[in-house]
Amino acid sequence: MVSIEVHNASVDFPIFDAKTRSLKKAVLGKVGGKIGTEARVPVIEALHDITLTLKEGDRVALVGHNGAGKSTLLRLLSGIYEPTRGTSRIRGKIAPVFDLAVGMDPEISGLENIMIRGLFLGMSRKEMEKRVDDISNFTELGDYLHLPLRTYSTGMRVRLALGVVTSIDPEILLLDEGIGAVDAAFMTKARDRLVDLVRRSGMLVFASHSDDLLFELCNTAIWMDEGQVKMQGSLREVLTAYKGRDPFEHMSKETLERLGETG
Ligand SMILES: Nc1ncnc2c1ncn2[C@@H]1O[C@H](COP(=O)(O)OP(=O)(O)OP(=O)(O)O)[C@@H](O)[C@H]1O
Repeated sequence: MVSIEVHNASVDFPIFDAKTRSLKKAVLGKVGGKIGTEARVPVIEALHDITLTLKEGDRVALVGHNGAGKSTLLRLLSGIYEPTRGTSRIRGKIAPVFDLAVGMDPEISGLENIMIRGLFLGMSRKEMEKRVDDISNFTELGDYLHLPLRTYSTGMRVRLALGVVTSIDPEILLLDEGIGAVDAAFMTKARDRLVDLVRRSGMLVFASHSDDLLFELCNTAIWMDEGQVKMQGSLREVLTAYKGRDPFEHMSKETLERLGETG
């Protein structure tokens, strides 16, 4: 059974090379975590006292301003960061998709990168061998797949990475933005695969500023603000509070039904 339990967890980043005095003087803007200057070393409190229980079937959107703590929370949920205080317990195999470029080697071919990236995301070599043709077709990169990755444009790299990511079978899928850097036509194609991927995965937590993708993939949401959970509830409730208007308001009845919203 897949689950994540986080109890009173905080994550601090000590900044060893910062000048405490100038930080004290700094006027903090609306974005970013809290900077504590009481200790000898200034500390950015990226997450503060988070308590969360996520279970099988949850499809959670993480929203919040820049620097609110979304990426840090995803890294805590993945086990990459240990809480500085509090606890987090993860049950299930995690597929962290934070940066599409991670696990890619510029010097080897696209095809070889498909294998490497799949292994990195927890698949076996055999499983990847079965999927490689399907992924190659999806990317529409043709002969480019035999050339080193360094010869690819940014969008071509994203196509390759998205092809691999959407072919895996994760228990817990943690997605962090960055998947919007492809042209619109390709995104439409990728969207169907993303929806399928999320359907196959036991749990999804997705940090994004793109409403469209959140509508498509998530049903509940967490609003992060200054490292804390400001609100947790249905996607519609939370997005309405966060944006100050109901983003589902002007959608057609058909769209609302497709998205599982009753209107
Ligand atoms: N490795 C790090 N070292 C120091 N501070 C960090 C580090 N990672 C994150 N922070 C700080 O923690 C806070 C939360 O950052 P985080 O990246 O989690 O925000 P976010 O909500 O994902 O933002 P965005 O929407 O801009 O991606 C910010 O104040 C940031 O400066």
